[in-house]
Amino acid sequence: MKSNSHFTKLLRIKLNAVLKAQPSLLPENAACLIAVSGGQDSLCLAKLFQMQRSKFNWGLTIAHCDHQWRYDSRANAEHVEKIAKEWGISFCLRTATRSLTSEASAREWRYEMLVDMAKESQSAYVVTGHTRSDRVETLLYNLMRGSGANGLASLTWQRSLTPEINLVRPLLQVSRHETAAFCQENKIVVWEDSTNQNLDYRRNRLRLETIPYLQTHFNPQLENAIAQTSELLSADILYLESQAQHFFVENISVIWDATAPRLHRQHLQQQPLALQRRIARQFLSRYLIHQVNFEDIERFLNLLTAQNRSQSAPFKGQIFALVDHPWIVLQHK
Ligand SMILES: Nc1ncnc2c1ncn2[C@@H]1O[C@H](COP(=O)(O)OP(=O)(O)OP(=O)(O)O)[C@@H](O)[C@H]1O
Repeated sequence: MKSNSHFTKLLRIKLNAVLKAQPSLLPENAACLIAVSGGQDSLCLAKLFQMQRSKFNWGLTIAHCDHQWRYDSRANAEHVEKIAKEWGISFCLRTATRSLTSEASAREWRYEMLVDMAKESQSAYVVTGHTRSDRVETLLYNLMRGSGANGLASLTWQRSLTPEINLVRPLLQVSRHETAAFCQENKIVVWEDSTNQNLDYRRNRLRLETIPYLQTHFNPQLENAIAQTSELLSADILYLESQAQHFFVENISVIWDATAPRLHRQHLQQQPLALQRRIARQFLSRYLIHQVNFEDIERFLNLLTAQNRSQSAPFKGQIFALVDHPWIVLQHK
């Protein structure tokens, strides 16, 4: 029989193991902004951090973003604030003042606010409650929409939000089942988000119907298996990205000209396609404001084989690429 602190012990062990294996993820004395929605994952995260706070001498702040989406969003924010107070953790809140009409715009606003609150509380780390279950959902979701390795393995242990602030996801080895059990053991009142049950959102359908179906009929260990795929892909991506990055070292690169927005066509063409794509993305990301997508990269790479020198590739923001022998150059219209 499981003891009534089984999951608490298990999750503390898992968290410590992750921090030991990746010491740079969250060092001792780190100032952490914990992003708490009020759901089971992020409340579990906040409680675990409160429990481990003295061991690592972390400075903690709980941050909540009120999207003003649901009739109970204010009560949700107050619930999180009350818990923060009970646990002796400072609390920070941002409330949306403009209407956020899509999930994407809500996410964008949320990350903007998290960075803002991290600056205000002088936190170098924003910590979220993404779990192994989220990792599986993200991989399957992006796979169905069509994606390269980067999209499939996009939920990584960390990524930078600004040069000074890192986003860290310490629960990527924990399942949603475990965060629920942890909250129950610790008698944490979770705020149930009614929209999580709405099957009009494709992500909810994936979580509530597709993944359980795959677990029943294909692999009961689906979460472990896909989390492993994610880890393998992440290591490959890290390697390929660093190889591509070598081509952006000033005065050494034979492909990139640091003095102008241009790449050497022939030298780029000599690289394997996997590197060409990554070099093109890193290059375009330096100069384009919008997030570079697959079509942008393919349009750009088409210029490698363009017969007609006057051929050009247009991008958003009145920018286009053209062949100007021996370069491919980015220009404003
Ligand atoms: N309203 C909120 N306020 C603060 N933090 C939040 C809020 N909503 C989500 N988060 C943080 O983000 C984590 C992931 O939440 P969720 O899976 O609902 O969002 P998502 O939009 O899928 O996330 P992402 O875009 O980061 O992948 C939560 O565990 C929590 O740490």
